Amino acid sequence: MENSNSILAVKNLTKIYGQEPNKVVALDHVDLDLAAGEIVMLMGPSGSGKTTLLQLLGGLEPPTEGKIKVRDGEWQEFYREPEVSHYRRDMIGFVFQFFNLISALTAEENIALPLILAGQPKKKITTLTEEMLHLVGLSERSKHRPRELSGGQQQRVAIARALIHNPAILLADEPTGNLDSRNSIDILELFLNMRDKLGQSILIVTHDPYVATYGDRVVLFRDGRIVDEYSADQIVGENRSERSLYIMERLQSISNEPRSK
Ligand SMILES: Nc1ncnc2c1ncn2[C@@H]1O[C@H](COP(=O)(O)OP(=O)(O)OP(=O)(O)O)[C@@H](O)[C@H]1O
Repeated sequence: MENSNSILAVKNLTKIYGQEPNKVVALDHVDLDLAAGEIVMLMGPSGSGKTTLLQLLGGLEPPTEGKIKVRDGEWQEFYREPEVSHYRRDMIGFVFQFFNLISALTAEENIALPLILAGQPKKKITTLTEEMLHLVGLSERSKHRPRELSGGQQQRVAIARALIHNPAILLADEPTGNLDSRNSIDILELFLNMRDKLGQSILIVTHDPYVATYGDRVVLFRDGRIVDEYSADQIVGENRSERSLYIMERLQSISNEPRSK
């Protein structure tokens, strides 16, 4: 449901790849809302449409049907240039499993890149880059190249780069999928920190029920549809381990239900 605190609203979003007889309905009339400062975890079996949703929200793929509204903007039925490029540049930050940093650039150059490409003044770039380096705890590593940083540090650089232009939404596809458990927790704490300090709204795709315990809400997908969702206070358990078991059981139960089509 749309409310005054909504940063993202999605209506009827549908993505069909290919044509009969090879047609794949990757996303099937999805409605979703994200409140400002909310962290939502997207989960579901492989092929259930989670990455497709992020690609549509990120303006990387055109929807077949449906519309998207971000911040106080108009409803958008992408894909039109130059609007979709402006939307991506202004509204969206993206974080990936494999960091996707530019290996020849230092941490600070990677972080500054979106502002450099947008032609922002040098002084503003320097100030904001220093602020972001500080926020992600990498001020001491500003001159290091990606290969001189640990996986967790590289992901911190990627998060700083994704947030430097103050996007409405941060989209993260398996952001801890390539990290050990200690680094995963550090990155999840960083997301919480970004939510608390910047009011950042974040959508995270994950297969890991423990990761999902860091969400304010967990949304379960199957066959391109949202089939269930739980707010953090509906997730039963005394601690993260118990809550992750609860999420795992819910996931298993939707995976085992007979297909509706
Ligand atoms: N470019 C494409 N062309 C054709 N089919 C595609 C394309 N991209 C995705 N699909 C199909 O759309 C469906 C949804 O894929 P998607 O990657 O969104 O699922 P997912 O839930 O993110 O899966 P996983 O958890 O394995 O990453 C799958 O059946 C997939 O094969």
